[in-house]
Formats: sequence, C-alpha cells, structure tokens
Amino acid sequence: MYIDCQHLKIQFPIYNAQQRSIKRSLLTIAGGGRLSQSQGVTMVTALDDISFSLQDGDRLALLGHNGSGKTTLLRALAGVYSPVSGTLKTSGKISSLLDATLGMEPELTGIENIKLRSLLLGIPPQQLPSLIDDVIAFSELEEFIYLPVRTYSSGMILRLAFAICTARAPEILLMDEWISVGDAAFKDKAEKRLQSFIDKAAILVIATHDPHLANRVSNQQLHLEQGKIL
Ligand SMILES: Nc1ncnc2c1ncn2[C@@H]1O[C@H](COP(=O)(O)OP(=O)(O)OP(=O)(O)O)[C@@H](O)[C@H]1O
Repeated sequence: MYIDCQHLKIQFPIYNAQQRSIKRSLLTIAGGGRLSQSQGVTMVTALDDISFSLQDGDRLALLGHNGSGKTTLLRALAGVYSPVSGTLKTSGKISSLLDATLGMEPELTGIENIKLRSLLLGIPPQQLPSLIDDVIAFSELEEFIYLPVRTYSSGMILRLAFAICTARAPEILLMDEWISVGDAAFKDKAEKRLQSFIDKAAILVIATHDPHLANRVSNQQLHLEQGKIL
C-alpha cells in the first residue's frame, strides 16, 4: 500500500465574487497570492506544490493554522477533489473518519443502517452477522437498534456511526482531528477501540491542531501554511 503525491495543486473557483471592489479587497487581504483571477473568475489556491510519499507503516500528521489546507488535502486523498495539476497515486482501500455520521439514514433502523454501511464499505455478506453483533454490543444501543435512527439522541447516533466505522481494519485511514464519542463512561471504551483501529491501519493521515497528539500518533509531520509545505 502507498500514497504518492507529487506537486499537488488544488484550486476552488468562486463564481459569485462579482463586485470589483470585493475582488480587489480580497486580493489585497490575501497577500501571498492565494486568491487570483482566471478568465474573470476568482480562484482560491487551497493547496500548492504539495509532495510527499507514504508506505506501509507510515503515520503522517498534518499540522497548520485554520485555512492552511489540511482538510482539503484529506479530501483530495479521499478522492473528493481532483487536482488542477500534479499527481496523486494511491494503492489500498481508503477509509475516512472525516464525518462518521455521513450517510446515516434517519428513517432506517439501526440494524438496517449497519447493513447499508457495510454494503457501501464493500464488506463481504458472509462477514455481516459478526459485524452486526459487534456493532450492537459495542454501541450499547440494546433494543433501540430495532428502531428508526430518527428516534435516537445525537449521542446515540454518534455511538452507532462510530461503532460501524471502526468495525473493520482499515488499509489507508484518513482522520480529521481525533474524534471523541459519547459520555464519560463510553469515551474510555471508544478511545481504546479507536486506538486499536488506528494501529491496524497500514497508513494513517491525521489532521490536527494539537502538536502533542501529532507527536504521539505520527512518525512524519507535514506543516502547512497558506496551502504550501513550510
Ligand atoms: N469549497 C471551497 N470553496 C472555496 N474555498 C475553499 C473551499 N474549501 C476550502 N477552501 C479554502 O481553502 C483553504 C484551505 O481550507 P481547509 O479547510 O483545507 O483548511 P484547514 O487547514 O483544514 O483549516 P481548519 O484548521 O480551520 O479546519 C482556505 O483558504 C479555504 O477558504
């Protein structure tokens, strides 16, 4: 498994920055050239000339101030954004803990949501019964697992989503900050499961503002500033 990223550039066109005065003031504020004009459209350069390679066993922490490009890089790795230039090659199944509750269907029961997620994650049907047992036991939702998810509290939805997302070992794992789930009693249990889930990943990329966490979980760090590597 690997990630090979060379000279990656990601830009966003902003189509509604129409007024000349807005454009001029934005371009002035931006300094370092992150906002530019192309054929009358304002472009934000979120990432510019990003190169790195990761192999099995690598744990990369992305550090940087708000707006430095960490989330954009994770989304590009997940295939959400295509590069304007540069190349991004990956080998291995990518799992992302960017938004655990994404894709949860409120009208379906807990059990049905587990089945739906398993399908989306490509889990073989023969593994489904043990996965369902594991998620039910871990999430502690008991008989609520047979009710529609819209009847759950926000904490119950998070428990279910977290239990599903962390049920199978990932190959390449992308995380935006360290996720924290549930009340005090559940948090300890969730932390242990998360740590063992991360340990099983061949490659980890985590964005964080916390240098202590970065030192604890990573063996490589990338400091971003205004979309570039410092
Ligand atoms: N969909 C979008 N459209 C336009 N600009 C965007 C979009 N997404 C991100 N940007 C811009 O790209 C830059 C990088 O944003 P990004 O969300 O990657 O930063 P970040 O390092 O994750 O910040 P934070 O620590 O606040 O989460 C910012 O200037 C932001 O305004």
